[in-house]
Amino acid sequence: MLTIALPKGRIAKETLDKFQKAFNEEFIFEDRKLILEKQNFRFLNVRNQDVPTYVMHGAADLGVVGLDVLEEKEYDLIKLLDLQLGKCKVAFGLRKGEELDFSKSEITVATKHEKIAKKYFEQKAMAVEIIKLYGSIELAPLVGLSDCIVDIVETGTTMKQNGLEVGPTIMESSAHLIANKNSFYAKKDRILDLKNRIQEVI
Ligand SMILES: Nc1ncnc2c1ncn2[C@@H]1O[C@H](COP(=O)(O)OP(=O)(O)OP(=O)(O)O)[C@@H](O)[C@H]1O
Ligand SMILES: O=P(O)(O)OC[C@H]1O[C@H](OP(=O)(O)OP(=O)(O)O)[C@H](O)[C@@H]1O
Repeated sequence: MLTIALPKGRIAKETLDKFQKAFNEEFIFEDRKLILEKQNFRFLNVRNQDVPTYVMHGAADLGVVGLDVLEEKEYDLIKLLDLQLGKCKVAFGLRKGEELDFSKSEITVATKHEKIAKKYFEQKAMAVEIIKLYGSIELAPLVGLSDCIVDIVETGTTMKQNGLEVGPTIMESSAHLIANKNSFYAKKDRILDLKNRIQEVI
């Protein structure tokens, strides 16, 4: 049995579509069930941010998660394959007409991506105050909670509709198939076969 942690939502659905193509079998989570078992696969339906945790602890052999989340967790996991889905970037959002003012003594940034934002400012040797939020990040600069945000951008629509402009990009992201190191060595043949079959349908 291979256990694979999938992030609830769009990425899980698109990943299961790839499995369907690769293994000629329909994979769908039933109603509110969190485990789906079929063809020697056990899929787990977990929150996006929790995928690396399940894989790191070996509760799942494999996982599917955005590079942005992997970067935040800083776990020692194997990146097996870029699934070419969930493509987006992590970028600054600024109030319309404003630019990042690098001359300020300290910038306040609201974000879900704390470590990514912190690293960016460390590299520029700039002081930053990070305000951790869990959602609706775009709201923060509009009500004076922060000077700017660091968030996921795909089309830019969310920022635009909330009076923000997309600023500099920090990193590109897409969903990757990841593996627990011990699982990878213990189940190498099966995992590499899975990787190859998925690669063929990307
Ligand atoms: N608009 C988007 N287009 C493409 N990919 C996206 C988009 N938004 C997010 N992603 C990618 O999908 C992942 C999951 O995003 P989503 O917004 O569903 O998670 P989340 O809100 O962080 O999860 P949770 O609710 O569990 O905290 C992100 O980490 C990112 O890699
Ligand atoms: O640039 P865009 O195409 O507008 O996409 C960016 C938005 O997509 C994501 O939100 P999502 O749709 O996942 O909503 P949620 O995070 O609030 O659940 C992300 O948190 C951004 O707000």
